[in-house]
Amino acid sequence: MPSRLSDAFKAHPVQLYPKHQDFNSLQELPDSYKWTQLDEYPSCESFSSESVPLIDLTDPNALTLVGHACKTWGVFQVTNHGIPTKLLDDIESVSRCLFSLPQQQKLKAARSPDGVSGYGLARISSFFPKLMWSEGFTIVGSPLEHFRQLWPQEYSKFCDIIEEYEKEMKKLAGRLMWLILGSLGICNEDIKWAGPKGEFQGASAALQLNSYPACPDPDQAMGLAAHTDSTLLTILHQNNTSGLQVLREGTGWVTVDPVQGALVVNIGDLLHILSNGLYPSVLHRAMVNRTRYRLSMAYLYGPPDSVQISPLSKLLGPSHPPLYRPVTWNEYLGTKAKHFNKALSCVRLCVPLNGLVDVNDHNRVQVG
Ligand SMILES: C=C1C[C@]23C[C@@]1(O)CC[C@H]2[C@@]12CCC[C@@](C)(C(=O)O1)[C@H]2[C@@H]3C(=O)O
Ligand SMILES: O=C(O)CCC(=O)C(=O)O
Ligand SMILES: [Fe+2]
Repeated sequence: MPSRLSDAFKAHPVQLYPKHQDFNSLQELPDSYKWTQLDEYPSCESFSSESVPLIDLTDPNALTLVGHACKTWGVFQVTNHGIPTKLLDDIESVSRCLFSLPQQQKLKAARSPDGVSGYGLARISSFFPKLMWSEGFTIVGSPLEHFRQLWPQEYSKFCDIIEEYEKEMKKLAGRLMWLILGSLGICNEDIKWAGPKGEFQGASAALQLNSYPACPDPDQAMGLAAHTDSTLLTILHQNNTSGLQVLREGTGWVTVDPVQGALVVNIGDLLHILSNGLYPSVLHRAMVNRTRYRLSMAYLYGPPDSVQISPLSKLLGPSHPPLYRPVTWNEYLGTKAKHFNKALSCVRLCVPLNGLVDVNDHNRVQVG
């Protein structure tokens, strides 16, 4: 069993590089990028009353608001999060510089078929017959080796920004974890792997930079196909162009409009497991735009490599049996690499319907 995040895909190699030279040179959408059945669920207009909760983290009521957003949406936006505006601007500039490099330069930092870090198409591309209108760059730990290939002279200033961003995001992710766990009635003593100061020092993370060029036929194209993240939580910074959509039961796809300075936080599959299904890991996707270039930077946050995630014992009882078996992040990533959106059901336990289970407990999220 691989033990480090960077080894998670050793058993599931896939060759995933963009096959064309340059998105901008394409005046028409090639057939290989034309998705059918894009309107399986309706898309909800931005002016609809249904919008993802926006939470001010300095609000004295933040814990309750976060808990409600997690339970009802699995996603929310946060303001007053403490990440300096300059750092958000800087990470956006690094991404812009990276993706605007010539294709042959970017390929010098290509992700290897069994690797996690580097340039390429999103790993989930291998599950779809059509190509996605996007490029990605994944960073786990230091980007030094790859950035040296991309910018032989000026790599260090780009590395410094990534390091600073990772450091700040780690702090924010720890803070968000406690708000989310607190909303479930969980405290420091209940999570041993949070460490003595509850700072989640050993947490693992990946930084995913996504680039969505303007597209000649956005109604038939897909930026990033619908998926849930395999994380505990994900913190997303999007530039001022909309594209992220979340699936809301009974409503359809709801666009998460960018709010200046706000960050999007979504629950991932591992927090869904930890909460024993109370908090849903939201299905989301990225759409593309006819005239505007979109960028997003996702901080994918998970537990330390050696930790097994299982439903928190405080949330269990005779009428609430554990719904999932224990898994490490790497093991779960391997399952995702093999089974994609069926990964959660692969680690779900069969709960006997013997009267111990409260089948009328409508607060539980139905999954699988
Ligand atoms: C830690 C990770 C989560 C991720 C796979 C990865 O190794 C790094 C990239 C992540 C990402 C970003 C885009 C969507 C996604 C499904 C994908 O293909 O790569 C996620 C993966 C995930 O959350 O499962
Ligand atoms: O670009 C976006 O808005 C979504 C990105 C995303 O879902 C991811 O990187 O996991
Ligand atoms: Fe995602």
